[in-house]
Amino acid sequence: ADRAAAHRLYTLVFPVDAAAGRVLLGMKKRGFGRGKLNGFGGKVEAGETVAQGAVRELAEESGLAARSVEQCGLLLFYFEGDPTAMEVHVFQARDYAGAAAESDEMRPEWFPVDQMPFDRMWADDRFWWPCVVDGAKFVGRFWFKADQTTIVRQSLVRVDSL
Ligand SMILES: Nc1nc(SCCc2ccccc2)c2[nH]cnc2n1
Repeated sequence: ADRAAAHRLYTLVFPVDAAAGRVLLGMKKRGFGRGKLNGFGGKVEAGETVAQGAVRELAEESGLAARSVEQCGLLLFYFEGDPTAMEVHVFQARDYAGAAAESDEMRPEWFPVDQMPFDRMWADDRFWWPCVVDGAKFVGRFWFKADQTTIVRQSLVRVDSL
């Protein structure tokens, strides 16, 4: 019998300043992913849609108020020894108000979209980030060792719709 795969929903939002060709990342100060630069996000809560969760996490973690977010990708992460996969819905936010501000969770910093600090980000990001830059929707699956660094298997496809 095939095992129903357990997974938990998360969001990941990248505020993009298209005119300047730059993206806002945050240095995670605590919790999951601490010490890595990443987009803004977290768990989707009961009673909110995934997109609402994305807007909420962006506001909480960066101070930016997104008027809209566009889903650009779906990522599934599996960690050795952990039966629950992470189902991460990736969004761009191109229409937002406010200025980036440090929060308890994140220290924000702008980077040119073609000069990403991949050595300070999650190991999978360098594989799917070009899809975000190209505006191509993608589905990526990454299997990690328990060290949360070593990728032992991966699959990445561009898709027409999510
Ligand atoms: N870029 C990236 N992000 C994540 S977790 C993003 C979602 C999240 C989850 C929990 C707290 C805040 C944000 C990753 N996991 C494994 N590879 C990864 N790559």
